[in-house]
Amino acid sequence: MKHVPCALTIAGTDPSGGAGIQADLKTFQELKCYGMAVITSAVAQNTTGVKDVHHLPLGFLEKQLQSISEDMPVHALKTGMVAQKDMMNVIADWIPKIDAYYVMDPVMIAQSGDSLSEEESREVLRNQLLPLTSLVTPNIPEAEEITGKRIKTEKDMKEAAEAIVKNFGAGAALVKGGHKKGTAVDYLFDGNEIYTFESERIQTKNTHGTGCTYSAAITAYLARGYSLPEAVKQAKHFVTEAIRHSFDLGHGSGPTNHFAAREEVSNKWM
Ligand SMILES: Nc1ncnc2c1ncn2[C@@H]1O[C@H](COP(=O)(O)OP(=O)(O)OP(=O)(O)O)[C@@H](O)[C@H]1O
Ligand SMILES: Cc1ncc(CO)c(N)n1
Repeated sequence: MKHVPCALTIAGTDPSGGAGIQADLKTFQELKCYGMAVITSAVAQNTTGVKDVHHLPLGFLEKQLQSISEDMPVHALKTGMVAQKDMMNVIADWIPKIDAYYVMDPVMIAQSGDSLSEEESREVLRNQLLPLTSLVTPNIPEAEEITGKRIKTEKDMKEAAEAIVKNFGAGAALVKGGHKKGTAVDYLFDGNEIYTFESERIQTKNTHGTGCTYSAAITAYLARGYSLPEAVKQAKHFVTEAIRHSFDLGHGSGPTNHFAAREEVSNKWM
């Protein structure tokens, strides 16, 4: 193989396999990227919720990052759960050392309602990490937290995407409408124009890890050399199919189906 696209996730774990590092690696693999993973926190969770969180020591986070940058190529990376401000500072110091697209999924609260980030980390996320991003992918509550403004309408979603780029220095912003009623519509602002990505809303409770899968798919397509709008378009297709074919596993919100998603998208382009 001549050129292997290499994708890295920096995130927390999900032993039940639907979200976090586990979902990211499955997505990278299905989208033909060499997947790498740096763990921020070990999370005892499943489809019903979070039982406990164990944050890895900061020095160990640094050593994991160093293990990547001194040895491996990275074409695109994503961050997911980064719970503490000191972890964010370590990551913010490291990212400029490598030359890669950076997709931030600003994970704050799990689908089950459990908090996955400390309140005091929000300021560091805004000031240190956002300006380093190629793209940030907040859902509506996360976009509200970043901008400090309520989002009620689709116009509000578009304005939030613009504000996150213009006022907070993100490279681009994708505000996701998974949490609203009606179609599943997301708005991307890349600094120049607004792009709309829309799909039908699939009636299912099995949406554990949708945000992780979506941002990992965008990261994979960027690693493969797709432009940002094209990467988001393909990733939206991938996550929609992953939800459509989601598994009815566990007693809560079941996981999405990565291999069925790849089969659906590969019929069209792979
Ligand atoms: N029921 C659904 N049917 C179709 N698409 C959906 C559905 N729910 C979410 N999506 C889409 O899935 C993608 C992930 O968005 P979502 O808002 O669920 O992310 P998130 O809240 O960050 O996820 P998570 O719950 O993993 O934190 C978006 O493109 C969103 O529009
Ligand atoms: C580790 C982790 N990251 C993100 C989410 C959000 O789905 C989750 N449940 N767990």
